[in-house]
Amino acid sequence: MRVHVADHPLITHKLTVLRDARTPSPTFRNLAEELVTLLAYEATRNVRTTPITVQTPVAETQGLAISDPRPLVVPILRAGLGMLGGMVKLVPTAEVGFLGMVRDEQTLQPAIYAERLPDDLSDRQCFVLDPMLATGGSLIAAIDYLFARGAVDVTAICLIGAPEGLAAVERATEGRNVTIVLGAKDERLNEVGYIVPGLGDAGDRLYGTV
Ligand SMILES: O=P(O)(O)OC[C@H]1O[C@H](OP(=O)(O)OP(=O)(O)O)[C@H](O)[C@@H]1O
Ligand SMILES: O=c1cc[nH]c(=O)[nH]1
Ligand SMILES: [Mg+2]
Repeated sequence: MRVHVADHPLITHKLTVLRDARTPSPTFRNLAEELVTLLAYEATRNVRTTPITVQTPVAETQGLAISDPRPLVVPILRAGLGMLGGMVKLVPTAEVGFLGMVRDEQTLQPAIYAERLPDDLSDRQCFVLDPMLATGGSLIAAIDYLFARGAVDVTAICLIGAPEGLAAVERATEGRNVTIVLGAKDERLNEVGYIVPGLGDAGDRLYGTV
């Protein structure tokens, strides 16, 4: 598993405002989208491309086009939906599929409650969007689901990750082509499975349901 933790002052600045408990939902939503666009730049570093030739007004030149099958972007509902706009801004031709997941706040076990994905993901590059990687249970279940459908390569973009969750994803995905791109790697999980310092419940903060 490859892990990339962003190291850029603009990303840290935006994350700092996102973490601030006083930041209201509309600002939180804008920042989440902006952060994804910045992280997507790194996450798509290995997106598959095909050489093409184009004619400029001056000369013929070589360039690249994103290959078929197109990348599949999979936001994990609910909170991952807040990242979709920022991702498709950077990769507007991507296909989008959805996975609805919720973690039981007592047992911390994830459950899938909705799914709208292509049946066959053979040979697809998938980009999973979820702001929080806490115990890693939700991301492991999402990755398992995509590989079971034939995906060959999964990159997850998360705004904040906990070391415990990263280690769990690494153990569970050994031998698979998995990359995680994080805005920040935080200190730890607390006794109820929240990331410390984190930003609280991302879904509640995005959608004002606190
Ligand atoms: O790494 P884990 O311990 O599995 O926790 C992370 C999950 O928890 C949050 O979703 P939540 O279950 O709160 O659903 P929501 O997006 O609807 O709020 C978050 O968006 C992740 O999907
Ligand atoms: O800190 C956390 C952990 C799980 N889910 C969240 O939204 N935040
Ligand atoms: Mg939530």
